[in-house]
Amino acid sequence: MEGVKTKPLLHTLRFSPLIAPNRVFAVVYTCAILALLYHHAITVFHSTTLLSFSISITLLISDVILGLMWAAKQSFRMNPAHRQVFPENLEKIMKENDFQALGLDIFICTADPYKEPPMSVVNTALSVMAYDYPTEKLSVYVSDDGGSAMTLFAFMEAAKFGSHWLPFCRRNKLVERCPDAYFRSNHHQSSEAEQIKMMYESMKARVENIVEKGKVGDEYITNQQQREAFNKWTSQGFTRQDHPTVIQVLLETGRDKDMTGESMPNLIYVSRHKSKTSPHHFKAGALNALVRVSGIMTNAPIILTLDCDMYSNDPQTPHRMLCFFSDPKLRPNLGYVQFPQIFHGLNKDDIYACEFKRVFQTNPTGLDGLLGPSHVGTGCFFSRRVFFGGPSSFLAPEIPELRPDHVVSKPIQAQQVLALAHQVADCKYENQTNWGSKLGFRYGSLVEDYYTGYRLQCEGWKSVFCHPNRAAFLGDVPITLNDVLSQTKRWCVGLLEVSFSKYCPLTFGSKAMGPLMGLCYAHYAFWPIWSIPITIYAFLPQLTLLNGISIFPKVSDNWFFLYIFLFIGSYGQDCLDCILAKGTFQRWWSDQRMWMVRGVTCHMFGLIEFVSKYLGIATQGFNVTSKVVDNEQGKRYDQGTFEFGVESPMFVSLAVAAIINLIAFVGGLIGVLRGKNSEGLFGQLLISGFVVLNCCPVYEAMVLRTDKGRMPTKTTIISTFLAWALYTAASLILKM
Ligand SMILES: O=c1ccn([C@@H]2O[C@H](COP(=O)(O)OP(=O)(O)O[C@H]3O[C@H](CO)[C@@H](O)[C@H](O)[C@H]3O)[C@@H](O)[C@H]2O)c(=O)[nH]1
Ligand SMILES: [Mn+2]
Repeated sequence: MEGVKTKPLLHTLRFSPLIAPNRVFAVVYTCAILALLYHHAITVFHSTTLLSFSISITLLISDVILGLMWAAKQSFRMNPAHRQVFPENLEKIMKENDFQALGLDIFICTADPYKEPPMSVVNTALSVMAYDYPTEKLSVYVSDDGGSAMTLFAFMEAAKFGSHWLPFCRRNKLVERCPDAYFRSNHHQSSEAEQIKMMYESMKARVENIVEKGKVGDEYITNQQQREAFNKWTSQGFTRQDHPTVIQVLLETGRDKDMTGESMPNLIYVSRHKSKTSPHHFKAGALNALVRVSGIMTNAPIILTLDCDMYSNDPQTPHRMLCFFSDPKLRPNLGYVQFPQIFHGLNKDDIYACEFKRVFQTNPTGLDGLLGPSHVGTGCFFSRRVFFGGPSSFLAPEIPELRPDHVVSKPIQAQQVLALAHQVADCKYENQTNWGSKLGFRYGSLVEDYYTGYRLQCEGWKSVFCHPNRAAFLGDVPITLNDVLSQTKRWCVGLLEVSFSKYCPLTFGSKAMGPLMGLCYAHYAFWPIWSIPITIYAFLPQLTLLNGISIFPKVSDNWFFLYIFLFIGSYGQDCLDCILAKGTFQRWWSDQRMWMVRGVTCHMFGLIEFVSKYLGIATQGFNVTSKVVDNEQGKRYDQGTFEFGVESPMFVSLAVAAIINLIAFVGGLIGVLRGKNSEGLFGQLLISGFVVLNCCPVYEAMVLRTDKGRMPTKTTIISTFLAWALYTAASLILKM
């Protein structure tokens, strides 16, 4: 092949060496599950009393669910693949094809200035405005669903600070371009850095000051333009749920220059029109408004979506994304490039298992070997074209200006452009259009990210997972147990909305994408039903143990070993996966603990809330996760102490399970020591002991702790009473 110039490599795909062992293990383990189900079926068949029949059937149901969930999970393990990118080769190709022409529109969503401090949103925006990317091609759109003048004020400040920050980053070739992260991690600074830091601190002080006061005081308004902008808030009964569109161009590329005379990127604040009488569809609605507003103003072919807390940790990220989008072989069907969600500030053992390594880092490699990863809401580069029908079935929007191939010829502040942008941000604009059903982000689920990615893949769009060594983005995690559980509960409701719609992944998904992809998506969609077996295993073996009823095979029985194999096989594989993904044993332990905790709390409550929503009894909104760190809570979190503190029904169910298990374990142990049917009850004793071990932080929070994060006394009393009632009721039934 001498003489033939080979094109420089942009990306590679390597299949994992684990594929073969994974498949072999899957076969062996499947046989074991089938054997167990056979054993259950026999027991059900041979049961002589109503009681033993009910117990056997309950165990059968829970093991069928566990088995199905396990099976669905295996589809992630069938074909995992890892990608590598070579952005350094991009330069060579860029000259040839002029990829400079590729504009990038970045969307940052925020929804509440008190739960999402404006300074943190500003940091996220500055980190991406400072991307190593031609500034004239870069536009940052901030969607403010909180409709807050304070957020707008923060961005006016950010626009000014940015004109110092961007050249500073470039000149010093910084990797850390989120100001807050930079100032936190760099201690030896030049005088230039000191100066910039002072500017940053003074901006921060002003912004935090107005947030504390709750409004933008007159003393902060410096010119007529600003006054006009803030007048919108004071004039017509402006509230968060009811207000006209506010679009404020804070920086315009070409017109606004930084301190060195280079152009600044576009920076545009958007708070879409809201009215109490029109549904706004939460984040999906906000993103669709941005897709349209940005379409009118800049219409870049690539869109990056970010949550307000996910700042950029690597200025080279757009280059990595371009390695895929500039590949002519991939491009026509490539819908999006998903980066993992990675978090900063996790405590050492990640006690709430918020890292979700499996969901954000391991499973996507499994999907990448199939048709591509699911969408996780943030850190995702979309081709704008995906919002307008499948790769080979273009669906035109209602006005030509919104077409993805429309060329914007007017400046973004032109009267006509602004007027149209306001029009498409109107809360009634979507009436009688395809937005939310066939165009843009899809409505109908509280996990709009998962649902939208799923529907796009069903339409035929492919996706790729890009997981560089240095995290591309870093985000916040909730630091109190209540926040963690509420967040998961919202996800559960959203996932069930997909499971029980006509787009159920098992049927619709499998048909559109094949059985493996369908199963992967179904594994998520049915996530909350894990609560059924977990709740059964949290109570049934324990309550029967307390009443001396044996429900598992005797230790000397061969079937007992099947149980041991199933337990060790599943837990062992899970632990191994975690360690192979550069995790630690302690983090895996937290993860399996939270799996149980979620099972008896948010998964169960999510299931209940979904049913009540389905029946029309209640509706659930998008409860935004707090990103504020209270000092004391932060300290306890860093020490790895569980934060209860508030009263929540979810804590009650958790505490009841903890109490029942403790009593069962102690009672059972005494019984066994006295030699009462020890062989037959050993399995139950093991389970209670395992749960008790996991529940240590709960007991501690109920009795030993005195700090503000302890279990509220009222919750402890109610739970103790409920545990007693449950025990009494169970004893009555079991002894009948
Ligand atoms: O009405 C709303 C509600 C939320 N948001 C924004 O949505 C983002 C995610 O909200 P958050 O409270 O942080 O939710 P999480 O559960 O932490 O987010 C995960 O789950 C969401 C789906 O439930 C996805 O949208 C996110 O991308 C994903 O990170 C934030 O930037 C919010 O500002 C809005 O713009 N409008
Ligand atoms: Mn979040």
